Amino acid sequence: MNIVAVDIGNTNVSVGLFLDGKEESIQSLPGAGEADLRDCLVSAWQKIPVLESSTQGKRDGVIVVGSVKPVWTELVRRMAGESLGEEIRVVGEDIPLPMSAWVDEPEKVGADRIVSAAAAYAVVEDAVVVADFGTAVTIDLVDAKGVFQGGVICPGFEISAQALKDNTAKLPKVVVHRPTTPYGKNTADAINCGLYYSIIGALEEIVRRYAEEIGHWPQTVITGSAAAMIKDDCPFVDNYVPHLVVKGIVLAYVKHLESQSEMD
Ligand SMILES: Nc1ncnc2c1ncn2[C@@H]1O[C@H](COP(=O)(O)OP(=O)(O)O)[C@@H](O)[C@H]1O
Ligand SMILES: CC(C)(COP(=O)(O)O)[C@@H](O)C(=O)NCCC(=O)O
Ligand SMILES: [K+]
Repeated sequence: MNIVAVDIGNTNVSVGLFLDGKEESIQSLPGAGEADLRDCLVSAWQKIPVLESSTQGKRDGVIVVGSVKPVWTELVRRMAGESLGEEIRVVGEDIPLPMSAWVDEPEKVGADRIVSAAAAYAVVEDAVVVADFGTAVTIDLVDAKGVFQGGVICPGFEISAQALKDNTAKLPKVVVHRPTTPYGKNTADAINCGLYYSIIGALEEIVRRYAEEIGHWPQTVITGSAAAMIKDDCPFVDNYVPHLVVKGIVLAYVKHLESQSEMD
């Protein structure tokens, strides 16, 4: 089974190539760069073997998209049609979500949250917290039975840094990095420490509250572009897994195939 899995976030698009179900490559691209995205999709797709039975060079694979940004879903749909002659399959539309969600309106939960929760639960097989440090920060709880119970949504580093600049006269725009001291001796460092440590503090406090609710400290997995930067300052986190959403998109497709073959 060969898959090009496309994770469309609010800032970046990640394209994963899986041959025979095995990860071959995952590349992240700033979503706004249309030409790069097209090149990336085409080059991943061209690594998928052509079907022996096909006289038209049809490739033996699928393009599966998980998206929280509908305009970019349509962009990728158009690119796949124009450049590859392929239709995309969208998680939550053409492919069922891989996990049930006990929330008010399951269809409104970001597909990225559900697929990464499912990917983490598939490994942990117990209650698990999945925190995704992207444009927004989501910290979600899956129970021991593998049901998505909900979570929290906070601003990501970039949004918070921009908000401080936009709503003040004197604060500069900071690109957050790992601080060397707990407090800053100038404005930029003060903002940097504030944003950096408040996200880590939020994660610890929120997991602590989840732990109180379920009666034990759950395994905690972090992902998203900013997770690599904070992971060494989060001793309470069990795993850092890059590209968990991409892995969850693949899982959604695999589960869908399995449920179809059970029905045959
Ligand atoms: N070094 C960094 N400094 C500040 N923010 C960062 C850094 N690395 C990543 N980020 C954050 O990661 C976000 C993009 O992460 P990503 O997981 O690709 O997002 P999305 O899935 O929402 O597109 C940016 O909005 C920014 O908040
Ligand atoms: C919370 C999110 C904005 C996170 O997106 P991201 O940071 O990955 O770009 C996204 O999952 C979303 O739009 N969710 C819909 C609302 C919800 O999950 O309840
Ligand atoms: K996120």
